[in-house]
Amino acid sequence: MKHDRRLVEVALGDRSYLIHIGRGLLRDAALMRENIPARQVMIISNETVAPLYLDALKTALGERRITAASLPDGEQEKCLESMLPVFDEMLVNGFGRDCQVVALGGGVIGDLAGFVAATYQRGVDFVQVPTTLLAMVDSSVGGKTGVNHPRGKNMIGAFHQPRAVIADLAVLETLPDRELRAGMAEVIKYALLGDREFLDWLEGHVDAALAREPDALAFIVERCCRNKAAIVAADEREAGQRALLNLGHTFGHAIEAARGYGDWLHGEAIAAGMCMAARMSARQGWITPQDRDRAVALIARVGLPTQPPSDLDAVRFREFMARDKKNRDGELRLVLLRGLGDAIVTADYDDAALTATLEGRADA
Ligand SMILES: NC(=O)c1ccc[n+]([C@@H]2O[C@H](COP(=O)([O-])OP(=O)(O)OC[C@H]3O[C@@H](n4cnc5c(N)ncnc54)[C@H](O)[C@@H]3O)[C@@H](O)[C@H]2O)c1
Ligand SMILES: O=C(O)C(=O)C[C@@H](O)[C@H](O)[C@H](O)COP(=O)(O)O
Ligand SMILES: [Zn+2]
Repeated sequence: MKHDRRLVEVALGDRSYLIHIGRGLLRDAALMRENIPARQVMIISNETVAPLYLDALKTALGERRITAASLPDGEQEKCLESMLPVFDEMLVNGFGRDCQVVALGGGVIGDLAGFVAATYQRGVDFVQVPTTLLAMVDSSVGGKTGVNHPRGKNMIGAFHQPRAVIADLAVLETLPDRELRAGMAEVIKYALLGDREFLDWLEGHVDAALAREPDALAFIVERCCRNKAAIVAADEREAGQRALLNLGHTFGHAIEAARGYGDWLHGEAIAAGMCMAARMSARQGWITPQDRDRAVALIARVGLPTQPPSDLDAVRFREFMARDKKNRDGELRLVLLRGLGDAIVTADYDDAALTATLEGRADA
């Protein structure tokens, strides 16, 4: 059904690329062959996604030298150690610089495969085939690739843009409910950081999204990709406004690292982190208590956490946040709200408001 397809461009001069959004794209041989023309293709996936979708992708690609790596599942696998067997496989199979890497999976696979592509023989071409809502709306777009370190989230990585992003909305049918909700955290992020009209729309359509209504999901993926593409095109390497995409992440990344990348999903940590950002912004007097409650209520409606884990104290929070990549001259920079749909990156806040937020003191 070609007419249901949506296209978003990430405009980066001669490295510009398209995000293809639609149902059934995984099985579209012409689209796959156009975007993945290499003779040698390394597909990186995981033990959950590969049994579901690898055969379809291979069939669409047709006759080539295809090697597939299926990694163990989970955020804990997004580490340097997981990359070594993939490099080994590529070397054993004689992959040269003219190969292509394809990421078939969620954000964990996309980030890791992108970093493999960024570093194998100093960089090869790659294509993102995201299979989670989170990966479709966020991680597959914009070229942030990398892996975690026990001391900090995404600490080892590179900017490396894909040649294309191919988001087949039909694969969301097999996504577990908890993962769909986690993806909604990044969706709400776009609304809160800069798209108030989208916030209004989301409040009216959260239930349709959670029910996986095709029109609602297609609208959401396209809207988020348009928002992200505009920010990335303006500030690819996060010299300025791209840091707004980190709303909730300074707190959220600390939660993920403190929990050893275990029981809290990225989207869940970011949901709690956005609530903390909203609370702190209200403490600063930058947003009203009503706006704070509106943001928190939307996150709660999705079934996402609105508070950090109770055993993570302010001292440990600060320990992880001190290594945040947005920090400059040892100063902790936070993404906070001046209004709903209006975020800023700033080091100019009251430290007592931060302490109160980290300690989870009751809102005024
Ligand atoms: N690079 C970026 O700009 C960026 C942006 C946002 C998040 N991220 C990163 O993305 C990661 C989180 O990504 P995620 O939420 O996609 O998690 P994930 O990659 O772990 O996938 C979530 C789970 O869903 C399973 N799965 C994936 N697709 C499926 C499908 N269609 N059907 C059934 N199961 C499926 C996976 O196997 C996994 O168990 C984090 O590491 C985060 O740091 C990166
Ligand atoms: O694309 C970006 O820029 C983002 O910040 C998107 C985030 O959702 C994502 O989690 C990203 O990986 C965080 O990047 P980091 O530089 O803070 O590690
Ligand atoms: Zn994120």
